[in-house]
Amino acid sequence: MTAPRPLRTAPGQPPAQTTSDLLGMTGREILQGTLDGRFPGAPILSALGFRLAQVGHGSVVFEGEPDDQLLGPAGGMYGGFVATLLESALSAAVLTRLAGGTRATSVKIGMDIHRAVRGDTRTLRCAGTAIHVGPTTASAEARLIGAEDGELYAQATSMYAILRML
Ligand SMILES: CC(C)(COP(=O)(O)OP(=O)(O)OC[C@H]1O[C@@H](n2cnc3c(N)ncnc32)[C@H](O)[C@@H]1OP(=O)(O)O)[C@@H](O)C(=O)NCCC(=O)NCCSC(=O)Cc1ccccc1
Repeated sequence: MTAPRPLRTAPGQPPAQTTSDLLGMTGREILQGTLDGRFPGAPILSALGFRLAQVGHGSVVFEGEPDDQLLGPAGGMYGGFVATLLESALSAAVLTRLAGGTRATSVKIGMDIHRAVRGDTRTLRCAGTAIHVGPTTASAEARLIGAEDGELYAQATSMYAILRML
């Protein structure tokens, strides 16, 4: 049997954790460890130019600047870029309320984009809030806003299935 490929570590980041390393930890411990620099952030977020800025009980904030390397053919960011940011905030907000050995997986996401994100858009803040976290399902809402002007770029709601991993 072929050995699994080792996880790659981004330059300047602490070593990547395997799923089993983190399995027993609460979601909030994982995210607080990321905020403190003990664990690396999710690679997808750093690829989009975003970082975790705040973690609370049922809430998170990501911040970053859109990278013009990600522009689409019409000179704006794809809706998928906005959706990825919102899904990150939605999922992380739910994760902050999960016990060790449980994880959430998105089963439904709805999103409205109210303002185009462009290559020269300044710092954006993506804030997620858990609305309901039960033993089998969860829901959350998130907003993408301009950090300086407070303009609403997009909003989303989501539904999760709670999975027991242990
Ligand atoms: C324009 C509208 C749809 C409607 O806005 P409304 O609610 O009626 O009006 P509101 O007054 O609130 O205006 C808000 C801001 O919009 C500006 N604005 C208004 N009208 C126009 C106009 N005609 N043209 C240009 N801009 C217009 C307006 O000046 C204001 O900005 P300001 O305050 O002046 O700085 C807005 O919600 C929007 O842009 N959403 C984002 C959509 C988006 O980015 N989708 C994802 C990317 S597409 C994709 O991925 C698919 C794809 C892939 C590959 C290839 C091709 C496609």
